[in-house]
Amino acid sequence: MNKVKLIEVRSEIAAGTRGASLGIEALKVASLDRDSQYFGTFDSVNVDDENNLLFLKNNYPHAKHIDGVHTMVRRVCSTVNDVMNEKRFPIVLAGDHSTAAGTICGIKKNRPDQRLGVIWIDAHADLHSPYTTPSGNMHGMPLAMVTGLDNKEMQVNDITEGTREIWEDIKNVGVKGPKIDPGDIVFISVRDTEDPEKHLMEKHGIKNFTPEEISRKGIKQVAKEATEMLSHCENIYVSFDVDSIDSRISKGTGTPVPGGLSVEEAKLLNEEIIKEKKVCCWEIVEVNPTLDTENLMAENAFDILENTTKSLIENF
Ligand SMILES: NC(=[NH2+])NCCC[C@H](N)C(=O)O
Ligand SMILES: [Mn+2]
Repeated sequence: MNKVKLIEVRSEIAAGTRGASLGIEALKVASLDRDSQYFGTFDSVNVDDENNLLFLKNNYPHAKHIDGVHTMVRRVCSTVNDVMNEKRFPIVLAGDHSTAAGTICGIKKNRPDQRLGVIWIDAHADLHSPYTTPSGNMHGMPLAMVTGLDNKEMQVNDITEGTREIWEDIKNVGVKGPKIDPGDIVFISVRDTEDPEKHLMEKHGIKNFTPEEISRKGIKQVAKEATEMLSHCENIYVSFDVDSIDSRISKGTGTPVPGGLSVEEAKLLNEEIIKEKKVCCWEIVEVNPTLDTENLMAENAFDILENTTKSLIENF
């Protein structure tokens, strides 16, 4: 099926734990254990990472390795744009979640005059900026990069001039300024946020389908409502962080959180959402096999990847 093209990004510099760069290899091992031909079926393109920076001193405490994150975001942006120019559907397999900023920049670069909505399936809101981050880990910041929200009214960190300059550059990758409107983000399964993120979610009326609402309404209804809420957008990007799955299962990820989706729910959710014709890109992130036993997270993530791709192709 040559319409799908995989984009592999082994970047892990923006996570707080080591090992997410091995997530793609873990997915491939899982595919072999399943006797699946998935990785032989689709073309793929590799995006170089900046993981060598991990062996050097970090100079940016409130935005760790922001220099490398900037480089990586630019590369992912350009690759996503290229793949869309080939009229292919990009499926991004990535390490830590900061890659998603590059993906969104790439979609927007490709379709600058069209409105882009985002369905963000995650335990976290990833809306921090260097001014508000509790950890300095930039995988908590991709949605601030693409909305341009510094959230200075909730500032807790004083950042250096060097950090500020690169942060401003990141906000202008692809096209100048914000790529998406914060009101065009729909969260699903977000359940671990800090006050600065809660502030932004309230201020901009960002919808979150909480675990409670999901179990009350059921997955199909949530998928339907999430896409309907973005009916005013021409394009939809879906970002699937495996920590949206409950921490009883998702041990092989850097920041597991209780109270999340079951594997079956995550599978059905992505299967349903990707039927929507406006979905123009899908991404899966944060598999970290070094934190796991028996490659369980990757086995489950691969099931979801394969099932989502199947649903996409059946509904092209
Ligand atoms: N993509 C993720 N796993 N993000 C986790 C972010 C956790 C926390 N909010 C932080 O900023 O450090
Ligand atoms: Mn995330």
